[in-house]
Amino acid sequence: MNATPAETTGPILRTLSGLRFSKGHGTGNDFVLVADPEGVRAIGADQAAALCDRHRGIGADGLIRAVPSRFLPEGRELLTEAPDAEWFMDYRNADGSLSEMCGNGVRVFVHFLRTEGLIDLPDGGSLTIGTRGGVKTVVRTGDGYAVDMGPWEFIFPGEASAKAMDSLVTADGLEVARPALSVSMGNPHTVVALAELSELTGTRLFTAPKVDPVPANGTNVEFVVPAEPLVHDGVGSVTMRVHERGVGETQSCGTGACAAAVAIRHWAGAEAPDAWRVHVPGGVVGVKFFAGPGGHEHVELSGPAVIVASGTLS
Ligand SMILES: N[C@@H](CCC[C@H](N)C(=O)O)C(=O)O
Repeated sequence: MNATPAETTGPILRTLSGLRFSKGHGTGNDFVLVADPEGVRAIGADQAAALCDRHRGIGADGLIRAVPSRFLPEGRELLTEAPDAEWFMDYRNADGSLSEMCGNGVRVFVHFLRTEGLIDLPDGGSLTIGTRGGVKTVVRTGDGYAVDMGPWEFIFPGEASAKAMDSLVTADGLEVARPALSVSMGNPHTVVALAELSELTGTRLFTAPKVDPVPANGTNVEFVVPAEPLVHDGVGSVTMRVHERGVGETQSCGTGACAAAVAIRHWAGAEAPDAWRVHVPGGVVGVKFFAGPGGHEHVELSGPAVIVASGTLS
């Protein structure tokens, strides 16, 4: 889903000639990454969409610019609260739109900072970074990264607590509208429960699902099937596909996995565990709930991060 008309992609990419980039992914959710340590390489919506174009550009679900927080107004604002948040993840979706947060992106961003030699983060070490969704703390684990994504919230709180569902979603391949729950992880999500894996594979996500009511700034839509049994060895399990706002169907969505765990735990009630495994087309990510500062429940997202290539835009 690229907003840039095909004929303009080439001229737009020429404005970025000489740009050094890397390509990376977290469970198949892929990104073009650009390091901008001097804060001189702002990338606009059209340029991001051209870079992310899968046929005429490099191709990715999103663009991440790594820039010191002090060079962005939203970064400078965060520095007053978290002076150690030196690096800012400037994230755009494949269509060029800004999003508050990208969970897989945060892991790949920190891995990119390491591979570029911009930070030193030993195994077990932690790093504070800035995002449009606030300050996040990332820990390097043996096999990837774990991110404190902060607190979650219901988007329509009154409806959710009264009925457990707050909206209806229709999608190609589903015969009737399905009830859903909208959850904010800094960015908006609407989680739709399906009964069986055959329904999940039969859902077609070439076109955006219709959500009613839709959250104010649009939404990412997750279709989820809880495992049977739901909990094994104290860990809940769920299979998910996602249609991302500003992108289309992706192989994985970290904030979406967190929202899916929030919704399923809410539906499952008091017995539901705090640790979850979320299976997505591109792999598996972990989600955990824990008591964060100020008595707020926080969500931790964990999973791998990979850099696959680096190059220069010709
Ligand atoms: N893939 C991301 C989410 C990216 C942003 C999303 N499309 C939005 O517009 O909110 C993730 O891993 O969280």
